[in-house]
Amino acid sequence: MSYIECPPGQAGKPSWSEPAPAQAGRIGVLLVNLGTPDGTGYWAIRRYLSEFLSDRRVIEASPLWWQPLLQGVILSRRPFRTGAAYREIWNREKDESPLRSFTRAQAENLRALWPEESTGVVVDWAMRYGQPSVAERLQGLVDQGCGRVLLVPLYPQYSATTTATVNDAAFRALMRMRRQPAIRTLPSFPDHPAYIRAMAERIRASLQQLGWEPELLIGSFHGLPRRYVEAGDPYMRECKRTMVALRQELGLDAERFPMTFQSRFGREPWLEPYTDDYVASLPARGIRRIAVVAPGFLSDCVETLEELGSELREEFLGVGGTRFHLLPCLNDSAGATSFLATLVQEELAGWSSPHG
Ligand SMILES: C=CC1=C(C)c2cc3[nH]c(cc4nc(cc5[nH]c(cc1n2)c(C)c5CCC(=O)O)C(CCC(=O)O)=C4C)c(C)c3C=C
Ligand SMILES: [Fe+2]
Ligand SMILES: [Fe+2]
Repeated sequence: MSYIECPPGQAGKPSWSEPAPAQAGRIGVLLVNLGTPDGTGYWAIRRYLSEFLSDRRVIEASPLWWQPLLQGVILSRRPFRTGAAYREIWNREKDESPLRSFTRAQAENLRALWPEESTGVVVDWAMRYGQPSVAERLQGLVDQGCGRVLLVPLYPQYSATTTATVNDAAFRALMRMRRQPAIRTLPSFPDHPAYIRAMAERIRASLQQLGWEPELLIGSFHGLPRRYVEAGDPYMRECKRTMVALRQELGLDAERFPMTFQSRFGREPWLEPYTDDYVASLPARGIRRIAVVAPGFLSDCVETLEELGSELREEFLGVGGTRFHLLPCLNDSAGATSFLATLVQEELAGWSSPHG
């Protein structure tokens, strides 16, 4: 055992000082979405894709063969195609991707609803890949005196490739903190009534403005390798729960409102039916007017605006379709703010609520 000796005349006063305690009574809420490149040039896209596709939750393969393939063949070619897609949808006013703009707006809208001074709740946002990082914004909340933090992965349906990897990034950051905040993670919410109501209202409002009636409304979700679902990822089951609840709320059956999966990457089988093949088969069956909604995305992004709004539209019109409409995601709408507020408040129960 060692003792700190007090110099003569200073007995009772420690020779070191303990840092002032952080004001730990605040609650942090961190919204996290997938991520986004910093620009549309080759190197910005390459950096982003390299971080994203090196995540072993996303690509479940041995890095021994995957890394040489990724850093060699894939990242010398893919950034050109991905960069062109981002250039088409880039928010030029803010010089950033729409996903980043909408995620920031969602956080700002929640902040406006719960002023920090009166509620003690601090809302911030981060990106799983790219900037601002989860580690930086989590530390920011701690520095602002948040002794408790709720992580909000912005994915309605759970997947290890999305929800779990957001939580991983936060827990890795916590590993480096001497004084950790208490943590909660928002579970997925595939058929939470607040989310389903917000989506159904958005769909109804958008269809009412169309001026023509689609013969089919297609619910297109981001795909996943079938192998991941076979290994236990509940993503497909959660997508089905969303569709069942949305169909019920909108009074549509599976024939009028089918479910498909977009975005294959690599050669192995992904979840089916594939959105592009399904849509391309419709005119031959006499279906020429369709609308598409993407209930797995809370914000419009390259996957919705470019892949569905541009590529899929052209494909459909090119094989005999006559009308195509992509419905907007919840984005920065009042519906998005109100359903997020409901979910967050439910999850903060017991910690104190923003209005409590
Ligand atoms: C093996 C690869 C991929 C898996 C698995 C995967 C799962 C997955 N992704 C999302 C949501 C988004 N993905 C986005 C872009 C995107 N996704 C992949 C690959 C996989 N995704 C790539 C290579 C890209 C980049 C674009 C491209 O090169 O084609 C986005 C958009 C981001 C943006 O900034 O706009 C989102 C959102 C989910 C929900 C999911 C699993 C269920
Ligand atoms: Fe993806
Ligand atoms: Fe895609």
